[in-house]
Amino acid sequence: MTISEKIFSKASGKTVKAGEFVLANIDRAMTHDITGPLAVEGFYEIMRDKEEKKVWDPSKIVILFDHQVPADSLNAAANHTMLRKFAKEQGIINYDVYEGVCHQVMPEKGHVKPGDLVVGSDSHTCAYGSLGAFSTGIGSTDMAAVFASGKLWFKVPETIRFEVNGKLQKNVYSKDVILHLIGDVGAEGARYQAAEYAGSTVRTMPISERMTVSNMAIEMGGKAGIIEADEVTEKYLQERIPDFKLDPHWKSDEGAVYSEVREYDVSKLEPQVACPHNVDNVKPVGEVEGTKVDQIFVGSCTNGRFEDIEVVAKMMGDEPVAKDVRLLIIPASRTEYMKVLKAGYIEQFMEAGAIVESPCCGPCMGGSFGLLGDGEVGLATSNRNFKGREGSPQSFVYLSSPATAAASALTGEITDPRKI
Ligand SMILES: CC(C)[C@H](C(=O)O)[C@@H](O)C(=O)O
Ligand code: SF4
Repeated sequence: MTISEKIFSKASGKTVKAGEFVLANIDRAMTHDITGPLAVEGFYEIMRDKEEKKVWDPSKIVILFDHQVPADSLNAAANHTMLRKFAKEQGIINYDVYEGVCHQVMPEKGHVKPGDLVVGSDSHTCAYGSLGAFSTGIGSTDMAAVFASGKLWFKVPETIRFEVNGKLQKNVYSKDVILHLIGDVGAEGARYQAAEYAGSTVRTMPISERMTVSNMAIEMGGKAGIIEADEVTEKYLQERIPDFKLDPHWKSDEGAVYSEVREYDVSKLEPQVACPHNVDNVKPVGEVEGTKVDQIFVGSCTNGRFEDIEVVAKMMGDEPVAKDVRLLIIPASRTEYMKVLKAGYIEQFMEAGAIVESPCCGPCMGGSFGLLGDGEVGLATSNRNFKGREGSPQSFVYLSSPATAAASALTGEITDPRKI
């Protein structure tokens, strides 16, 4: 069996294979300030004839505010107020505007573990596959059903296995690997499949880098992006979940059936850049070098962790941000922000002329601040570059690793970080 088949077998109480339909018990459900209000409305709609309008298990639901924080409009403020009230009435954990981006906060606070079936009303919920969970994005109305019943139906997905081997060159990171994979299979290459990432390159990645890889499974159409838990995962989780022990059951068996196994040698991989206006429009950095940029955004659930920001700080040293470039740095959570602060990097960035904001999604989805204007070019460490994603539909977004972003912040144009 694949790890996904094992997780759905546990969640449905019977042995199931890819292609079967199951009604599965949910281990954890996450919602946020954009999709939460509709889920709450849907929940009350489902419960309209019930006298007691209680969610199935408040201890298994997490509500976070991250997309529009602190409230940047009256509409956002109303959404926050409504969700705070719901969380309080139901006894649900509610991380408020200061805590950070959902996909960073969920694993960081110990809400996810290997073998879990996790749903979130956000497409990048696949990020928690980095800890060996089956974790996937669902819509608000599905979330309403989960609030009410704790169950949801699924088709057990087939699995496409990515075997990634080879030692990455200096200044080449997991972001370059996942961009390369997405460019190779295309935006629909893993549609409704669980992407399973394996091989020596993945095994040697710390959790922060694994999260980047799992996070972007959805950009190839994947239902999940799973990395089997190992000692690295165990160490990360032991710091967050009391008495956590690694269970060897949660991995794909030898002889498990895959829809496809794809092999990659990344030892010579160049830094990669996704070009406007699709995530699978991926080119080696050499092909876009010299493209002038107006704004560089380092952050998001994809690459807003301490390790990502540290790469930028170290690469920039005492150098200032290039003239006419806005460098926006947004740590993905309060915890990550504190690490950046204690390391002295915030002072360094402020001296360099960068802008450092408190944890949130920022301009990632174009729904809050830091937007691009007509004709402007943005380089971001986030995960999407669709037309208008970071502001004006007449702007252009490129995606890269934090190292490429840092090199480009120094020169004002897209730059190969291996040259810095
Ligand atoms: C707001 C939310 C529905 C959306 C998602 O599901 O991914 C957002 O987080 C994004 O990254 O585009
Ligand atoms: S940081 Fe970006 S990708 Fe992640 S949840 Fe927020 S808007 Fe979505």
